[in-house]
Amino acid sequence: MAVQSTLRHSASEDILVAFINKYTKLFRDRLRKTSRRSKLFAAILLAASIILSAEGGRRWWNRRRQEKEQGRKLVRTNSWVFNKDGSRTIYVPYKDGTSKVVINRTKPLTFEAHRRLFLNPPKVSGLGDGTVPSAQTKPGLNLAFLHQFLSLMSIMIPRWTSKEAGLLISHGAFLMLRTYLSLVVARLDGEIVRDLVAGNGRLFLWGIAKWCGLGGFASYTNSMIKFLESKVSIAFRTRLTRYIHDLYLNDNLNYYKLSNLDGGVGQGADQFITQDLTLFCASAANLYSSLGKPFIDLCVFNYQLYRSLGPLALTGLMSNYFLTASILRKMSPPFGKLKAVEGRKEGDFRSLHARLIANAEEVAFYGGAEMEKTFLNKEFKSLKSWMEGIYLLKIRYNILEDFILKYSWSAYGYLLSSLPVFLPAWGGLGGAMEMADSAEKGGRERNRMKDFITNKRLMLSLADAGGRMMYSIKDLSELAGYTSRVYTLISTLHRVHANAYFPRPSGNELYSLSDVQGTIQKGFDGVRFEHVPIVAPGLWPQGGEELLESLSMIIRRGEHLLISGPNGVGKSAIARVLAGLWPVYRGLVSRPKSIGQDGIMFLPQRPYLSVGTLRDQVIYPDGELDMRLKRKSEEELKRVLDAAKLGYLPDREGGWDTRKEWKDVLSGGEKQRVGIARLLYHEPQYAVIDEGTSAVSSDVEGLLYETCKERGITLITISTRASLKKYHTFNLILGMGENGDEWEFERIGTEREKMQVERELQELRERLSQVEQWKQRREEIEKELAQVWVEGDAPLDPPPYVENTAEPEPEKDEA
Ligand SMILES: Nc1ncnc2c1ncn2[C@@H]1O[C@H](COP(=O)(O)OP(=O)(O)OP(=O)(O)O)[C@@H](O)[C@H]1O
Repeated sequence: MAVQSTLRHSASEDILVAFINKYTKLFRDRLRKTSRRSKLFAAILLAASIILSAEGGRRWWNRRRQEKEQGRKLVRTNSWVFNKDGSRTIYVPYKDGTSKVVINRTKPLTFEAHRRLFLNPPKVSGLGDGTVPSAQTKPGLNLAFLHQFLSLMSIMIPRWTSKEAGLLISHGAFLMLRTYLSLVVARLDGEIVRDLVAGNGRLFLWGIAKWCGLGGFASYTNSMIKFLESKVSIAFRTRLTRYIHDLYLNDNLNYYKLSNLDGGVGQGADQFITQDLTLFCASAANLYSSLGKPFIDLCVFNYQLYRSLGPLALTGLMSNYFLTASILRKMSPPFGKLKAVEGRKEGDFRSLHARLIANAEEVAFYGGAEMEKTFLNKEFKSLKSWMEGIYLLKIRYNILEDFILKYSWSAYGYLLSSLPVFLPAWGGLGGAMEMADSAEKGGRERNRMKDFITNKRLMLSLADAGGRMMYSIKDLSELAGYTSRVYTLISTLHRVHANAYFPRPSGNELYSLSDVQGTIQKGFDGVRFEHVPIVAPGLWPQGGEELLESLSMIIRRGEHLLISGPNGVGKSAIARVLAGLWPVYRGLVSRPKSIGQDGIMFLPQRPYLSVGTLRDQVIYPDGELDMRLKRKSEEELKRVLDAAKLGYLPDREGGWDTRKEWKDVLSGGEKQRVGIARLLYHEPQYAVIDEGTSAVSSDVEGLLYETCKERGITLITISTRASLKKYHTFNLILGMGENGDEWEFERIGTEREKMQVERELQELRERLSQVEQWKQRREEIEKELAQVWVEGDAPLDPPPYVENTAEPEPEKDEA
């Protein structure tokens, strides 16, 4: 043996040497024959390519190093880079270094192309006339589901060359491989049993060895299928989440309008984006293996069984499927609808909890735990009883499903496997072999055994595939529920984004979203309202409520405006219309183009503090990178904080990079002053301050106003404090007239205003003198009352509350 192997070794070496010699000789011959000019040219070419590739390599290396450094810096500051085409580059920590990830923003053109799918579904899908929320269609296995699912698919797999398509193809390839392996395993199983029965030890052992090898490969295939399924699910989720985020958070303020104006998805999109989307993607990725794989299995195994068991068995199998499918479909509860409602109820319960967390301090001050618990328990009870109902429906369905798929199918399988034995003429290949083998008794029995084992295994796999196919009816209806939820969210977002509100056949309600006829002009150096009704909008399709019939005024640079009036009259509403949160139903609104620097900035009534560092609070909505791009430094931020009387904050909180839950850390007045600091950092040309200093002491308030004015910011203040008048040029007073729906716009400090103030003072004095008269009268009444408390003829003690005013008691005097 050893001699043989040495011989084999030296022979292979000789072949290798001969091969090398042959080609070296060929090369030398060619070189000898080549002209000197060609040699020179080739040498130059070689040198140039070496130099160029070295230079290329050097540049590539430098670029990588720079990228790594930049990435590390950006990862440290938790920031990102905006590219010219609207995409973003972020650097994420990866192993020892950083990894560059480019996030492409969804293009406006893509949204426009998709609008047709989400807002004008084909009539045949039964999803309404395009303006009605799709949620009105009951989720289930129907054409609407098909349309919804395919529409979402066009987002999840945008191109055939995309990563998701690649993942699906490899997933499919592994699924087919597993089907093929199942076939091989079935055949091998039969062979092993045959060899065992025949007592052929060598073949039997060889069969076992093949079995183990196949097992290893099959395990790898199974794990890859699971892995690829998770990859498909996360890839779908990434695509959909990015798409929804791009549609949800953009300049059109869709995140505000979605719940405040449209209301198509209830109180908010959080449950839709976080939970329903995840379930949808997992379910869609699973569908591919739970429906695609059994389908392939069914085709392949049916064909195999047809070959070995004949046409009768196949007809039997097919009719069995159709019968089972129709029974299960008939008996199946509407899982899609049930799941959709469950999702909504889960969302309501969750949002109540989120609400409690957000308002924990207020609830604690009121001691409202019991009340909150009642609300939460009520919501949970509703969710619980719904889910119990689903479980009850499911158990009935599961009993039926289990019995049909597991037991009646296997009995049927035995019957079909026996066809070649008892009815050889109808039994396909198996039957033919049965007839051919009939001459040799022992061989026939062994082959019968082998065929039976193979067919039984095929039948088991077939039953498994068929079972999974039937189970997936339930999965499919659950998927229909999730699909409907995600589709509803995206179509509502498209409607908000495209402002696609059209008059309804029942008529157009006044001040509904389809009745918006006003214009908003951006790019005006000032703030102007021309015949604009201020309307609190109702949720689509309801009409809004008119707060002011028609407002007209103009404010130019340097003219400061105070908007005053009683509570709830519509002061903040004017700011909402100006900011574009609420529609301009009629007339014209003009305002500066941009929000923030060189434009207009709004400080809302409730101060908002973002997540992030102390620096992020002052520069919000800028990020640190924007601040660096604007060439602003921490010293400047410190000056801004000093001006807002918050200079102590960085020291107290431990520096600019401190991260805290700022809404809990800062006091009410401090929160408002952070708002003023933001204003001073951004230095806009116009600022709308809605009760922005109501919690600040009046001396600091004055200073803040003066600082803002010194920086050249034109102020529009919304406040009920008359003391703020002195910092403003004009006053818009709301809530005038008998019904409180009239307004006045006047210059502060005019003769007319002085007279008005005098008149008010006079009125006050008159009222004060009346108060004196009332006091006297009250004393008289109380004296009289003290005398009235008699029982029979004897006077009684006066009640305790007149004790102080009553005259000294006679008994005491006598004593
Ligand atoms: N998102 C909303 N949707 C519908 N109506 C609203 C909405 N927000 C406020 N309103 C209504 O609009 C009216 C005006 O509210 P607004 O906030 O403008 O009052 P305000 O004058 O600023 O009061 P305050 O001085 O208390 O801040 C109120 O009657 C209120 O109920």
